[in-house]
Amino acid sequence: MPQTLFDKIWDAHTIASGAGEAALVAIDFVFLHERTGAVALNSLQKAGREIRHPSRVFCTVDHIVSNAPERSESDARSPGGDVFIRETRAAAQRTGINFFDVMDPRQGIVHVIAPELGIVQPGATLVCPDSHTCSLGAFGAMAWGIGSSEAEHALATGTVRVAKPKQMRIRIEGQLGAGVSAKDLALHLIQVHGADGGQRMAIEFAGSTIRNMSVESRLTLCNLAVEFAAFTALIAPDAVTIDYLSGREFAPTGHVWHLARESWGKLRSDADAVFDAEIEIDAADVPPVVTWGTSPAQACSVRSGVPEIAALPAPAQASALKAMAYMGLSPGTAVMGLPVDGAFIGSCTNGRLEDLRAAASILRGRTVAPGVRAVCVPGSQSVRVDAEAEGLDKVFRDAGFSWGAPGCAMCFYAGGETFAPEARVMSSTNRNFEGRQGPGVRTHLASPAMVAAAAVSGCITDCRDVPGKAAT
Ligand SMILES: CC(C)[C@H](C(=O)O)[C@@H](O)C(=O)O
Ligand code: SF4
Repeated sequence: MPQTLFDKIWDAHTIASGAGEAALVAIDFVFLHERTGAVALNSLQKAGREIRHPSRVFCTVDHIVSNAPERSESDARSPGGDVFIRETRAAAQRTGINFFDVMDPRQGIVHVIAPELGIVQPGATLVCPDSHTCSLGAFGAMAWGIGSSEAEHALATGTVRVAKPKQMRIRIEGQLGAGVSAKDLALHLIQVHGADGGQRMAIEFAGSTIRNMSVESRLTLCNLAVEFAAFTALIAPDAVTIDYLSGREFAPTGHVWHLARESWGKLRSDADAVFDAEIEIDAADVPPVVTWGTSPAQACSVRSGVPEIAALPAPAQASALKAMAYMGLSPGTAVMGLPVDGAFIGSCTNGRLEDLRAAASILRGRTVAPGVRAVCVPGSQSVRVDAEAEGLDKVFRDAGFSWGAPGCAMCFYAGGETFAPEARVMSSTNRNFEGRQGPGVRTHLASPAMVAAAAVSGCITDCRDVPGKAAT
């Protein structure tokens, strides 16, 4: 019987399954961070249980660590957050898991460093108590977010109990237009099909647009799968994936690398595999997108605006009105020209080198508009070092951006640093619900190019109207 890529990875890892029940699935890698990972590690210790395979467990410090450039090893963004950092460090040392501490050159946001270090691999299973673990499916892995108590189970047993999800294929064909990125594609998908459009399914992204995408863009696309209510996303591995992994610290080496490469190259859905649902998108139809509301689905082309209430389906009207009130917007308002107070570039969605380059090309030779607070936080130490080697930090700083130390930073409010209440912020992140970036902060999700264009214009602007300049 023809199988999907997901079926193949599922079957290879299923230890036991009963009809209609959750299966017991073997887990190759567990990733933790100091916010939810610390909870799992502490609880495991209290129960007197050991980690079954410490060498296959990885942990970073990203969520509440300070993003101040001169931070020291336990500085947190939120009052009391240092306790999580210290406890995580102590638990990592006690258990002997792989730990990327605050000052480690490998530190960064979990979903940024798992690829950089070659920890996520095609055909593997990887879980992490963090919802954006779906990003890592970009490598053809079965990677998904779990809760802290499931993480405890995974640590103790090397398995998790999970029901097999249904499957969807989203085919995207053709070339994205100039100034249009994987972020726009993801927001467009969610806008058109709704924030629940993924229906808890495992989604395979396929088609020529995907095959022509860099690994970094694939990660951005898969990152937003959870905002589409998918179980996870995945992309069949190809030469782009394999080239990216070659030589990375935890990728296989020598003879094993050659064997792995050969098997990864064959890992794909069979031509006649059947999916429970299919969506097709023409890449040429995707505009630069910006959200106007408090759900990623409340989005529009930058050339359009906040909808008229009567134009919305009845069930969506009340939430749209509530979102408009929070965002300080009225029906029918154009998004272009809305004055912004803040700009944030970073996060596991768009905090990689490609994202920083896209923003820098717009910032080069320009300055942030008066009154706009602009912040860039690279997603990892490695992104920071590479960006600095190219002089991107200088481009950001010269333009008037602050340049922070790697971590989740202002992607989510941890209780400390934030923008002012009611500040309108263009953000390269993935969530825009009320208070996500701080009490009263009005988040507009968009691509790094769109955030940079707004920062220098002082208002939401079509990034295609602010021509980029390449490095000289
Ligand atoms: C804190 C963590 C559990 C959370 C998540 O699961 O996604 C965070 O990363 C987020 O983006 O909201
Ligand atoms: S960068 Fe944001 S979305 Fe990503 S893991 Fe951190 S808090 Fe979650």
